[in-house]
Amino acid sequence: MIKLADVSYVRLGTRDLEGATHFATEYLGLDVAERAKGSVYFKSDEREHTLCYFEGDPGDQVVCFEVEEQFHLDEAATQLESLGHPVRRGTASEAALRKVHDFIAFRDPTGNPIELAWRPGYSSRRYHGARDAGITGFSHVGLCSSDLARDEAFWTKVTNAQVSDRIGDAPLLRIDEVHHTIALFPSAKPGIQHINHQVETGDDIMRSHQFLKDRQVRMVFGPGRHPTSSAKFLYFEGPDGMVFEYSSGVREIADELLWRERQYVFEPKGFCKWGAKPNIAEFNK
Ligand SMILES: CC(C)c1ccc(C(=O)O)c(O)c1O
Ligand SMILES: [Fe+2]
Repeated sequence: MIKLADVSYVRLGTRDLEGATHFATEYLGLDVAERAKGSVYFKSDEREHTLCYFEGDPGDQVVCFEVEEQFHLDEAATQLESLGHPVRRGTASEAALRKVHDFIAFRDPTGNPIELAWRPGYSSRRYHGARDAGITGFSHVGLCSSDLARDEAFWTKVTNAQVSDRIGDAPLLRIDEVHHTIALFPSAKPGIQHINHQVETGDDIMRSHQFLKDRQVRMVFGPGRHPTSSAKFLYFEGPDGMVFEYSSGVREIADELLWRERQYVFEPKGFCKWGAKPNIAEFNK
């Protein structure tokens, strides 16, 4: 079993690095950690970086999870290969580009590019966003799934992920006490469906709603409140159609033995207890 310790970073290709950088700093509220040739790294918490935009195909979207020990990478590679997922070991220069000591890369059953990294860099420099969005850190990803049951089985049998709740057949998966770190989302094609940053308060959500709306950023869902994690939320569209979520007040599952996963409907009321309606393509099929 592969023990995922945390979600580490996402890497997103873009044809407009300057535009993506402007959005990430001035709108989303991230902090430029480093500008390199063809890529920009962003901080959202105590880590060296949690998002990297690089010049490339916007369809190139990678999510990385941290593992605790280097030998976990070898064990994971053996297990994944035996299950028919080809694994590639990162080179030293690729690891340096990701600011990690070592990593492997593979695809999940839907075809989402996944990396597992050992010793991602932490920074002595405090995160402070260019815009005060109240961000406390990068927290979870929504991952597209072309077969929810198959992908739930993959994440829960091959890794330590466990189902916290389900919306329809879409599971919210936790790898630690945080309600979820991976949200599987039904979709015909692979990709990252959304990228979540936690913000300090509900006021931060409402302030950002006004700020982004005033600047014609496309709102996708909310402000609202998830019945599942009980977090207040706002989803909006960033560069290349990527959806970003702010949420505040995500539930923690302190005592796993007392937790039983709950079933919600795959309808707006299963996603929001305030009555907000999502403007997300997959909902309207
Ligand atoms: C996959 C979606 C839209 C979703 C559903 C529920 C929560 C939550 O309970 O916090 C999310 O964060 C989501 O992104
Ligand atoms: Fe989310």
